[in-house]
Amino acid sequence: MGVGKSTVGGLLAQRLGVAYRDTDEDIVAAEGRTVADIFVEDGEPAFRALEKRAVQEALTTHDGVLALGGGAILDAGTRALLAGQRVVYLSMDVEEAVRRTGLGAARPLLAVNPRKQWRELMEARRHLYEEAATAVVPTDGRTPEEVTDAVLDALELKEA
Ligand SMILES: Nc1ncnc2c1ncn2[C@@H]1O[C@H](COP(=O)(O)OP(=O)(O)O)[C@@H](O)[C@H]1O
Ligand SMILES: O=C(O)C1=C[C@@H](OP(=O)(O)O)[C@@H](O)[C@H](O)C1
Ligand SMILES: [Mg+2]
Repeated sequence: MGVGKSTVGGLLAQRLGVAYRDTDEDIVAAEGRTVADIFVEDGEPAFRALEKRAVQEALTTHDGVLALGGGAILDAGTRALLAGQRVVYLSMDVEEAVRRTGLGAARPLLAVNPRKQWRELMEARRHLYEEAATAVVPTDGRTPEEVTDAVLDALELKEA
């Protein structure tokens, strides 16, 4: 969460000359509610089910860069959908995470004690990110443009 998937995803798509989509945006558009409202009204399992559907839909109808939400990896069905795709894991340390996400309410899972919550989420998720990734790109101390360069390098892709 907050590592720059949406920001770098958009830049990467521009650099490659392909389309960009973000499953959080697809879910919000389809539901007509914010991510935070879906979490509060329906709960996290319901959000994960919507997210799995959004990933499946995007992988079948969209050809380009797709940014996922940070928790998508928790769903076994979503993980299965990612097998065979190029998957980039953008990493950062906790202090960088707190700087990037701030204390806003947009990310409900970090709303209370973000530093502790982020550490716990990463302990539960890190191995899943590492398993799914075909490339790992550290983002600490790098601008979004520099991260995008590093992703292009890691995937051995050339600009359009
Ligand atoms: N490399 C970076 N350096 C500094 N700030 C960044 C970087 N990448 C993204 N940000 C900022 O961090 C915040 C979270 O970025 P976002 O792309 O929404 O992350 P994610 O989609 O992974 O949650 C935004 O305010 C964004 O401008
Ligand atoms: O990590 C998570 O569980 C979440 C990450 C968010 O997306 P970003 O990773 O783009 O912030 C969003 O899907 C939701 O708030 C839950
Ligand atoms: Mg995002």
